Amino acid sequence: MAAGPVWAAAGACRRVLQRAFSLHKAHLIKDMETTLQLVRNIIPPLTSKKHKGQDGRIGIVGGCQEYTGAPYFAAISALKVGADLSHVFCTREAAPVIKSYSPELIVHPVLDRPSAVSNVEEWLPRLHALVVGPGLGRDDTLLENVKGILEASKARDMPIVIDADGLWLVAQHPALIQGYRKAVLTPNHVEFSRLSEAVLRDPVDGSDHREAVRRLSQALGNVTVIQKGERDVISDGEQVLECAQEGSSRRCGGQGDLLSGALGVLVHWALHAGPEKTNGSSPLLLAAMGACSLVRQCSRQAFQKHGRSTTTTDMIAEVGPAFRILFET
Ligand SMILES: NC(=O)C1=CN([C@@H]2O[C@H](COP(=O)(O)OP(=O)(O)OC[C@H]3O[C@@H](n4cnc5c(N)ncnc54)[C@H](O)[C@@H]3O)[C@@H](O)[C@H]2O)[C@@H](O)CC1
Ligand SMILES: Nc1ncnc2c1ncn2[C@@H]1O[C@H](COP(=O)(O)OP(=O)(O)OP(=O)(O)O)[C@@H](O)[C@H]1O
Ligand SMILES: [Mg+2]
Repeated sequence: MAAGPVWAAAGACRRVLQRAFSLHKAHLIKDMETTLQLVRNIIPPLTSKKHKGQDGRIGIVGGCQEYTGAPYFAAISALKVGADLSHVFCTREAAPVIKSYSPELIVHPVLDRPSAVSNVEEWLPRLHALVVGPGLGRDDTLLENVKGILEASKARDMPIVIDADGLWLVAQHPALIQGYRKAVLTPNHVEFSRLSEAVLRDPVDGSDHREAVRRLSQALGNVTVIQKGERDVISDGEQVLECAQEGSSRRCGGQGDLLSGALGVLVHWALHAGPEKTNGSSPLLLAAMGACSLVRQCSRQAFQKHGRSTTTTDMIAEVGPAFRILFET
C-alpha cells in the first residue's frame, strides 16, 4: 500500500479517538457538575441559631514520633472546611508538637497508652466522624489500639474515613471494615495496589481504573473507595464517579491529609442532610466528590500564586476561597 492512504487512515483514526476522548471528557464534566449541585445541598447553612459543635466535631486518629504534620493537616483542614471542633488522638510524644502548630486543635496524648481504646471511646459520643491513619505510623502496639478504636466506632455507627497507615492496617485485616457502609477509604496509588492485592489476591489491572476501584469496593462489601491520582476515581461498588477538577502538577506531601480531613466533615454533613437533600444519591459518594473537588481546586489556586514552591500549608490557606468558588457561588 502507498504511504498516502496509510497516513490518511491514521489521521482519521486519531480524529475518531480525539472525538471519543473529548466526548468522554464532556460527559465527565457534566456528571461532575450534576454531583456538585447535590453537594451544595448538603452544606449546612450558617445561621445565628446554632450552637458550637453542631456543624461538626471531627476526630483524627494519628500522629506519632515521626509524623506530626499529617494529623495537623487533616485536623486543621476539617476546621477550615467548616467543622466547629477538631480533636487529634496521638501518641504522648507527638502531642506537644501538634499543639504547638495550632491553638485551634484539641490534642489528646493517649494513643500509646494501654488504656488508649477506652480513652478514645469516652470521646466517641461527642464526635460526628473519625479520620483514621494520617501520620499513625506502623508500630504494632499503636495499630492494635487502632483496631480497638475502629471496633468501638463501628459499634456506635460512626462514619469513618481511613487513610495512610490506617489503610496499611486494613490491608493486613480487611475484616476490620468489611461491609461497613459508613467507611470511606482514600488510597493513593501505592496504597490502592497494596489493598487490592490483599483483598482481591490478584495484581491490579492498571488499564481500567474505574473497574479496579469498583471491584475493590464491591469485594469490601460496598465500602466507598476513592483512588487518588491524576483523576480521582470514586466507587461504592455499584456507581463509579470521576473527579477531574483541575488541580496542579505539584505533588508535595500532605495533600492527601488535606483530603482526609475535609472528607471527614463532608461525610458528616452528607449523612446528616437526609434523603430530601441528597435526592437518592449515595451521601458518601457526594461527600467524596465534594472533598476531591475542593482539594484539587485548593491545589490549583495555591499553584497559581506560588508555583513550584507551593506546599500543603499554601493549599490550606486556599480552602475558604476554593469552597466559596465551588459551593457558594
Ligand atoms: N508531614 C507529614 O507528617 C506527612 C506524613 N505523611 C505520613 O507518612 C506516612 C507514610 O505515608 P506514604 O504516603 O509515604 O506511604 P508509604 O509509606 O506506603 O509510601 C508510599 C510511597 O509511594 C510513593 N508514591 C506515592 N504515590 C505514588 C505514585 N502515584 N506512583 C509511584 N509511587 C508513589 C511515595 O513517594 C512513597 O514513597 C503516613 O503516616 C502518612 O500519613 C504523609 O501524609 C505526608 C506528610
Ligand atoms: N497526577 C495528579 N494530578 C493531579 N492531582 C493529583 C495527582 N495525583 C494526586 N493528585 C491529587 O492530590 C491529592 C493527594 O493525592 P496523593 O496521591 O498525593 O495522596 P497521598 O500520597 O496520600 O498524599 P500525602 O502526602 O498527604 O500522604 C488528591 O486530591 C489527588 O486528587
Ligand atoms: Mg497519604
